[in-house]
Amino acid sequence: MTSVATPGLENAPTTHARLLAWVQEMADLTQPDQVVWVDGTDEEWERLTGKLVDAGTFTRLTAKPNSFHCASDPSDVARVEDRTFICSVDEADAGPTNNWMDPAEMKAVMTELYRGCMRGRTMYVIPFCMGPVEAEDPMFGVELTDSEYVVVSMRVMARIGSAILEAMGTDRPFVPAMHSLGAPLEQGQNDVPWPCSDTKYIVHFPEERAIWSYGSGYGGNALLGKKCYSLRIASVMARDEGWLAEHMLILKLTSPQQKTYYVAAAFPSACGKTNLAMLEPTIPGWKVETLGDDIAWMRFGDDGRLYALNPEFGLFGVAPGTGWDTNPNAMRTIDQGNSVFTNVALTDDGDIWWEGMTDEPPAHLTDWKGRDWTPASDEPSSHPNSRFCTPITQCPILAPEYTDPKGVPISAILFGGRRKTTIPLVSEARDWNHGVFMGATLSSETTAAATGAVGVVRRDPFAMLPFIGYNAGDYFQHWVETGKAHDSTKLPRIFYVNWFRRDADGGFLWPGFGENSRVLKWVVERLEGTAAAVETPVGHVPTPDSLDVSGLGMTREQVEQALRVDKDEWQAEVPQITEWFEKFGDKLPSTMWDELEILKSRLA
Ligand SMILES: Nc1nc2c(ncn2[C@@H]2O[C@H](COP(=O)(O)OP(=O)(O)OP(=O)(O)O)[C@@H](O)[C@H]2O)c(=O)[nH]1
Ligand SMILES: O=C([O-])CC(=O)C(=O)O
Ligand SMILES: [Mn+2]
Repeated sequence: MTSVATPGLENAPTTHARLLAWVQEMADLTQPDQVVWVDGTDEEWERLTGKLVDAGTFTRLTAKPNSFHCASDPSDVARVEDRTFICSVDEADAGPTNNWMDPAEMKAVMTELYRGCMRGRTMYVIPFCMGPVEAEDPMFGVELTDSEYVVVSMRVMARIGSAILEAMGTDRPFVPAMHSLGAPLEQGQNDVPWPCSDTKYIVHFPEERAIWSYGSGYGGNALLGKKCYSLRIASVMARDEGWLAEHMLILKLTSPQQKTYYVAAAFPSACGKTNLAMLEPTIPGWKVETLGDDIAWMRFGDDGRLYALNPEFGLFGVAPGTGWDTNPNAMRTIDQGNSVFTNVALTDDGDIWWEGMTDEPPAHLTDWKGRDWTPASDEPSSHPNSRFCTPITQCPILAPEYTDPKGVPISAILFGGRRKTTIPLVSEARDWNHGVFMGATLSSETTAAATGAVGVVRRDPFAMLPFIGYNAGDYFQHWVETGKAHDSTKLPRIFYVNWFRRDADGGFLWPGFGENSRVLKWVVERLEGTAAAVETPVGHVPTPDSLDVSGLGMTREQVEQALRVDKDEWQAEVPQITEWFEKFGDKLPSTMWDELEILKSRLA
């Protein structure tokens, strides 16, 4: 193919040969009007946000500095799991939980979609690094996109721009991450505020460590450093190199005795990671600081302990339910500005609002679809998966260790889901393999973070169902091996939590949010060997007296209900777990069947 002289390609600010060749190839294929190398400066931010305002995509907020309201097309508001593919060479490597297509076949299909798909638009080249660029082995990526929204959001969510390109030198490896909205503009054609395509593909080539995304501008589908790189591709790297890439928050907990502990927690999308990561303890003397709210990369240190690092640079948080009562630190973070709010409501005085931000809704709003809204309206003002995108460095309780490339040593890992029944408020695994069993059988109700039905209970192993970039059976095995390969006295202890259990009237049994500090306290006291527990068929559960519920106003019966292990409810889980495990055939580690047998015999 002869190269068209696309403006922006001749004088590229790099001599990285593989990068230049790839950008050229993709520009030839997609035919943008120009190529722009993203430098990450304030001037660039001004220019691009200005362009988005002119396009009607953004509305500049008057009530918050340097912040924007954004409305997306109502068809493009969440991750599309049914359009997400792991295109490994061998189908078996994608496993029974991923969509698969032969990589050559997928490339043929997508190449035709990409052909000319950036006509009338600009191709932006975004050099990025997940985690500190000062790391020994910086984790580079380059995203090509025709979306200004993606460029602006990537600047918040990852370390991007000239400094990264420079650090990539002439030959450092990087993950190529190709993205297009799939909405070319013909000559004279007017643009729409949120271009996207009805055809969507979110595709990963694990052997090549490459990402191809088409048709969506929404966060998890389009900000390719996040779920696509840092979980799906990174989980493959982690399997090959002996580390862990997980859907986990990271927090630092300081006890009244000034002892510090680092905790990681895996909850499915829209199940409480951001809230727990920024929690304001309600119990005196305890302090929480934030390290990460969504993704943890964990490697063993020379001292045999597991160290966790947050590869991200921003927070892409669920807006509804975030308020001064529930997550004041998130409110303080966004109040500083420099943020993008997508699919929330706009107030008459140039601010944003969503359900749960304040007790009293404003008398009038413009809803996320641009319609007049009052408290009498039938629909919520904001989409349930509306998001705030804000710099993590603005978080007032960000732990100073956040920038340390070595990460922090994890003492406890929590798994959690959204279950109305069955799962007690907290239980502790007997040992590592039992903890892996808890992770492998984790279940949760589906949420609005992905398209499809909401509220359906499904297995979501390690909160990674949509994010494991290879065979989930091999992934369980990787966790088992990780435990075997390391000193068991230094491994994190594993716990399973559920903030979402309901009483007979449908109300939450546990107040949640800041009160979850009481559960963190019990976890620490378990680590220190001071908290009592009863051994149940599903692990060690607090005695009602060992959980600090002082001043909560819960009756003893309510506490017991929150902690209850009901044998009938668990008996009903057994066939579901069996059916789940059978999916994996001989890929399922035999230890998982052993753990299921232990559960069965303890329930008998
Ligand atoms: N009842 C109750 N709701 C909670 C609690 N923690 C979080 N939530 C609500 O659950 C929803 C999701 O919480 P987030 O903290 O944003 O969830 P997340 O895991 O970070 O979600 P993603 O960013 O999609 O991965 C919000 O509406 C919260 O208000 C809790 O302890 N109890
Ligand atoms: O990835 C996204 O779009 C948002 C998110 O955090 C999730 O869905 O888990
Ligand atoms: Mn979150």
